[in-house]
Formats: sequence, structure tokens, C-alpha cells
Amino acid sequence: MTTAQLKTPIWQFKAYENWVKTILISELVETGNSLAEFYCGQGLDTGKWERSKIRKYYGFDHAKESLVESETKWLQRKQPYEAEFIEIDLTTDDINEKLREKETPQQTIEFDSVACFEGLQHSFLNQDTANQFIENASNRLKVGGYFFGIMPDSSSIWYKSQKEAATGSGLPTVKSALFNIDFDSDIFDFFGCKYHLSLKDGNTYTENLIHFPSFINLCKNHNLILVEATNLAEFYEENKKNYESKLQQARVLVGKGKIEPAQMDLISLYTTFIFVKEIIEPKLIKP
Ligand SMILES: C[S@@+](CC[C@H](N)C(=O)[O-])C[C@H]1O[C@@H](n2cnc3c(N)ncnc32)[C@H](O)[C@@H]1O
Repeated sequence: MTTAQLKTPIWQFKAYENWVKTILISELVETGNSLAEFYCGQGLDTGKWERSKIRKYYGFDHAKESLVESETKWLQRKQPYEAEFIEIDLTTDDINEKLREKETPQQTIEFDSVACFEGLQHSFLNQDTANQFIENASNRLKVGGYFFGIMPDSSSIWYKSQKEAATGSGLPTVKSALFNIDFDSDIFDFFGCKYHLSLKDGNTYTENLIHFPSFINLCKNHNLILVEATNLAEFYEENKKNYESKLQQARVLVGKGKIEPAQMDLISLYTTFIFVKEIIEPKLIKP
């Protein structure tokens, strides 16, 4: 990695995101845990799972080649935990069907935590896909277990848009030193309000803007209760003291004790989320 590459906004964002992931994992995942990673991709976090000393890992992704890459990383690290790499479309398929074939009558599969670091927003194409995804997240999670990760912060993005002057139809374009955000729609719907994040270095990402209160309600329908959601910019203020050395290790460029404001503006487009699975109360039968 050259010094020039290290300084690009996207590399800096990824370094910062890595720092956040490391903290979330160290606070929520315990030695000996059974851990599911949704949208595991190519296993970029294999080292983090190894350091957290999990017992068993289940990586879920719909791309076979990503799962092969993820498994290769795990093999290269000499299989530091037991692992399964499972091909599934998390927005249309039922996780039970994939897991049943791996279970025995004596041993059913359950997770202490479900992590999802990139992709939750892609599940919100419509009500059915969002519902199937959250159902999958909750289904094999133990009571008291965490569903956690990182997603775009719709409140922050919405707020930034509302501060801009409206020009023509559609939601106002967000303009910042490192990026612009354009919206497809002129309303902020639960589903279907797409936006395009264009970085000044030429990369463009299309995401779904998730209405956060509706997301919380959907999770509640699946017995997942919000514990906290922290905008990634605030996350820095809350954790920089306790995790300063990890900030250096992640190679986040911090000048004069703080991250550049333009970089922070990009970081503030995302939020953490942590839900806990609650005890399912039996329904009271009225006399
Ligand atoms: C950006 S990668 C995530 C990488 C990894 N989680 C990380 O943080 O480094 C997104 C992954 O989501 C997977 N994906 C996208 N839609 C999916 C779906 N409906 N079901 C399962 N996997 C999906 C893609 O194949 C891709 O590997």
C-alpha cells in the first residue's frame, strides 16, 4: 500500500470502519461463541474473528466465488476456528432450510451473535426482502444474543439533504468536499428511496435509504430490540480514548488529535446498530 493510496478518502474510510468493527467485535463477541456473518463477502474480517477466539463461524453470502475466497483466507490462517461457508440469498431464502441439512437431532445450530457489516441496506428493496432478511437474522439467534453491524445513517443523510437548497424536483443534492449524494426520489419512503453516493475520486455507490423507525419496528416484529445505534462520527468521540492504540494500528490518519473534517463528513453517513434478541412472551389468552 503506497502512502498516496493510504490517503485516499475511501481507504481512510475503510481504515476507520475497520477500527469500528474491531471495537464492536471486542465488546459483543466472547471467547467460544458461535458467530454468523451475513454478507460475509471475501472474508475480510477473518483475522478479527480469529482474535475474538470464537468457536464456530458461519459465513453467509450469495456469491460462490466470495465464499471460496473467504474459505481460502480461513485455510491460510490454519483454520483458527470451526467454519461453514453457506451459499444463500438472504433476502429470498429461508436460513432454516440451509441449516437443517447440517444439523443432527442432538445438535441444532444457534448463534450467539449475527454480524452484518455491509449490505443490510441492500436487503431493503421491498417489504418482502427486508422481512426475509430480518427473519433470517433473528431465527437462529439465541435469546440475549446480538444482531449488530454498520449501515448508512438515514437520519444523517436526510438531515444533510434538508440543509441544501432545493433545485428542481427530487430531494436536494448533498454536496461535500469529498462526495455528493443524489436521490432518485422526491420522497423518503420506507422502501425504494435510492441514493447515489459519488466520491470525488470517481467511485459511485448506490444504496437504499432505510427509514430507521420502520427498521426498528420490523426488527421488533422478529423479537429484536434496539440496544443502541451510534453515528460513526459520534462513535469516534465516544471511543477514541479507550481504543486509541487500535486507531493507530488501523492506520487511520489522525492529524492534531482529530480526523480531518471533510473525512469526518463522509464517516458521518454511516451508523452502527446493535439489537438484542428478547425473550418471546407467550401470548395471554383472555378469559
Ligand atoms: C461489500 S460485500 C461485504 C463484505 C464484508 N461483509 C465486509 O464488510 O468486508 C457485500 C457482499 O454481500 C453479498 N450479497 C449481496 N446481496 C446478497 C444477498 N441478497 N444475499 C446474500 N449475499 C448477498 C455480495 O455477494 C457481497 O459479497
